[in-house]
Amino acid sequence: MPPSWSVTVRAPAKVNLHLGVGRPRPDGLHPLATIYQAVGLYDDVTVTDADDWSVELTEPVAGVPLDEDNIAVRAGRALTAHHGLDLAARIVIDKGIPVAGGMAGGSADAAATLLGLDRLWDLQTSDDDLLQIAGTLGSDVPFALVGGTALGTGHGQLVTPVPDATSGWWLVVLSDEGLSTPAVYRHFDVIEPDAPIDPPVPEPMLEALADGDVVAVGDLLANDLWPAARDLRPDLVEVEAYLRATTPEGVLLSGSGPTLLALHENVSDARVAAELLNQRGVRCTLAPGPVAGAHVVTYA
Ligand SMILES: C[C@](O)(CO)[C@H](O)COP(=O)(O)OP(=O)(O)OC[C@H]1O[C@@H](n2ccc(N)nc2=O)[C@H](O)[C@@H]1O
Ligand SMILES: Nc1ncnc2c1ncn2[C@@H]1O[C@H](COP(=O)(O)OP(=O)(O)OP(=O)(O)O)[C@@H](O)[C@H]1O
Repeated sequence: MPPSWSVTVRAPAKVNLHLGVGRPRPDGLHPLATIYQAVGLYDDVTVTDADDWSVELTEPVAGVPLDEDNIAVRAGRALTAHHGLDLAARIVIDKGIPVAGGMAGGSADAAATLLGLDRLWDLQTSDDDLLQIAGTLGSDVPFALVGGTALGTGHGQLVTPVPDATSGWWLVVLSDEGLSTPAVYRHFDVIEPDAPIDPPVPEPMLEALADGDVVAVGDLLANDLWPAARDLRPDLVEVEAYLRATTPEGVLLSGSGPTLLALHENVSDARVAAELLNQRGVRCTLAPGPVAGAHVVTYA
């Protein structure tokens, strides 16, 4: 293989259609019963064989580390350690997923790096091993490999695909400032001291997804971290109220926030709502869901 070969993998953002959070376990992580859906905002990650690990962005993005702290480098090191190999790569990330927005952008980069390096070096890592390595990197990373719609249990790392016959449009309202996931979970513990030990699996949401009923999905959207995120970011309340007034099928905080989403059944309604928001100076974009998980787009 010539050293200039590279592989580009595209990995999606996620939303949690349902995020049920329990009280913290002895290891500090929270048990979850969540339904992930991959949505059409993407990071593209290109990996090339190199003498040392490095990471670059195609355009500067505030808040993304460009050293060993980048989760993509951690993913590469975890994969080579798994195989007992002394290899390294140059990793170039084209970020389309908001940073620290609760849409698992870093997790997408980790998943893309695992898949890209596996293909670049023809490591033939089994799916089970890739998912296991992904789970050691972060709770949301296994889902970024799987994509579509999936039930997440454990601390979010155990993913089981579920039938989803919906095809909806998310109006994604971007925030200029991120929110720290650990800080939101810490505040959740303060305001929800009686959270369950095992949060229940949301059966009605699973039925609505299987039925392809976007209106019912919109009614059932739920996120236990929402009150904690609202406390930490009171400015979200006004945007949330405005989104509700545009009469979408439902409104949701993405994961630990601060990205807010409105679900529309029709793309034309979503476009009208996006244009109205843009006129008010609020940054937003549209994303379809569900979409595929991490996948190779280029061998060059
Ligand atoms: C909010 C969600 O995005 C919902 O899917 C995830 O739970 C967060 O997933 P993530 O960003 O991949 O999180 P990780 O990198 O695994 O953990 C970051 C930090 O979030 C908190 N954390 C995360 C997941 C979890 N089930 N319980 C937690 O308390 C912990 O403080 C942890 O140290
Ligand atoms: N490749 C990466 N892209 C973005 N952030 C990264 C990356 N690697 C490390 N980080 C660090 O991780 C933090 C969280 O980034 P990320 O964009 O994944 O947040 P998030 O979308 O809120 O995550 P989640 O939804 O999984 O909780 C960033 O503030 C940054 O310090």
